[in-house]
Amino acid sequence: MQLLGCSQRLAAGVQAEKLKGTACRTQGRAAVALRPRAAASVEVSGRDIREDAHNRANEPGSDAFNARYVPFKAVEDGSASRGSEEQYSLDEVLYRSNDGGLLDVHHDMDALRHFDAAYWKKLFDGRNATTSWPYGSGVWSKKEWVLPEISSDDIVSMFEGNSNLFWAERFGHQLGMSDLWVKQCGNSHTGSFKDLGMTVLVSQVNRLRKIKPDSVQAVGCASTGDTSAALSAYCAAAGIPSIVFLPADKISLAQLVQPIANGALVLSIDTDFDGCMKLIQEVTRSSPIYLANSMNSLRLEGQKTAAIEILQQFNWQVPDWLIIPGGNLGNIYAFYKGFKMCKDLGLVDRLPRLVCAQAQNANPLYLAYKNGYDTFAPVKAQTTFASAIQIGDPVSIDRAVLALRETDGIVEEASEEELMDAAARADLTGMFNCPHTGVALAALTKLRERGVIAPSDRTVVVSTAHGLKFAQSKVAYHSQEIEGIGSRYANPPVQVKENFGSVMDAIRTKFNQL
Ligand SMILES: Cc1ncc(COP(=O)(O)O)c(C=O)c1O
Ligand SMILES: N[C@@H](CCOP(=O)(O)O)C(=O)O
Repeated sequence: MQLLGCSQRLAAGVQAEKLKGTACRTQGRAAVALRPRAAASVEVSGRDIREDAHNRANEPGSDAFNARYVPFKAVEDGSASRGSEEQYSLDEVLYRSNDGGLLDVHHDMDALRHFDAAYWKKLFDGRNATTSWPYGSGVWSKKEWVLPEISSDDIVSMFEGNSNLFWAERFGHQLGMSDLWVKQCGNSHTGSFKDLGMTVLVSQVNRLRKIKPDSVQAVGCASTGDTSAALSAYCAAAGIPSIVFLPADKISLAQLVQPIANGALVLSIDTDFDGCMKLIQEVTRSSPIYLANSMNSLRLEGQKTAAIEILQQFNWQVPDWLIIPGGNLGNIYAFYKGFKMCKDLGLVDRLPRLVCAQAQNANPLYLAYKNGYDTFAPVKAQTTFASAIQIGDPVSIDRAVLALRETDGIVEEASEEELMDAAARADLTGMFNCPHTGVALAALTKLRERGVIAPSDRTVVVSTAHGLKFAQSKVAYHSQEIEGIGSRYANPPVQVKENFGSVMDAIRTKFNQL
């Protein structure tokens, strides 16, 4: 069978020749030559930004930028900013502090403060969505605030970030709101916000494998489907082996095929996410397999850039509210950290109030919030359509509580019916939401109904994954085949016979004025 027409074959042939030529020309060159050619460099105050940063870094009183691991506890009690006694280089392989608590990446804020807010805004804005390596990435455009010491040559990036922030005008009006926005973190390379953190973690692994060749032989994670997709894609891009621990039969088909396609070792384990999380911690403690979950604080350095990006997109105006679905609870802390850095460095003057939205079937943070965070008890997470947040024992509980306390935050929950209805209702205004975004939209609806969020409050809902990853549950909703759920907003397809009358009948039934 002839698949290509003559002109197409000609074009394909020319293209193949061009590629062959490129391959020959690049043979034998240093690896760095294979990086994309940088576009014209961005200028700040009429000077090249590299030169500008270099000159400023060498001005009297300034220090080189650097970041260290410190115990998270030192962030909680404020001692990190005074210089924590316990601190480690980011080139060490470790995930917990001496006392077994979480770690945090602490930046040398005095060095960053050497540059004023106007400088940082102009630098970040100037790099926005360019093609210069690696600054065209929404994450690496903030490199000095992320991993300041990594060489650009070690960075593994797919120019992630720079995701759309759009005005949800029609859905907002339905809720009596004039300033509702959706940040599309799921419109990304692997279809979720995890790309933001994974580019940072895999870049650091790439560096470690060069400077300490035996330290990391593979990278592994436990996952409900999105971390695994991002890990396997970034590892494949860098030629690093990856291993993913998935709870058997608890993730969507689209999520399952992602690590398979990217060549990861996919382990389907007969447990839930919390069980997988325990296992991966055990494995990474006792082998040169590096842990890629958000327990590893490197991940949050990338994820925090979404908060900075939102401020940038609003021309450095702070929204009143930010609503985000929570599972393992790294992301809410990452957003807090991004906003907080902007405030501490004078780019903005306040923080938004954060809302963490949980599925009622996996709601340990909500239960803790209800008792004033006096006690926290893990739960056995039940099945939820928001399968990526079916997590009962979140690793970052302490980080989330800090973020919520510091922002006068709220935790809300959504039942299965509420989350599916909210996603479907918003879809009818042009979105295509995943169930986790449905949880956030349901929380928004409740907070509006109770008058907590006011009509003119600027509110951002973080959409965390692409709806296409969850087509199965959306089809089930619209087919009205989910037991116990009314599918109020279902729009099932109509079967019609192949004749004019039947087609017109179907159209008239739907739009009775025609
Ligand atoms: C699509 C999606 N939304 C939300 C979350 C929650 O993020 P976090 O675990 O950082 O709370 C996850 C992962 O847990 C996710 O995959
Ligand atoms: N939803 C996550 C759960 C694990 O979260 P992590 O951010 O700690 O890696 C997933 O997709 O695996």
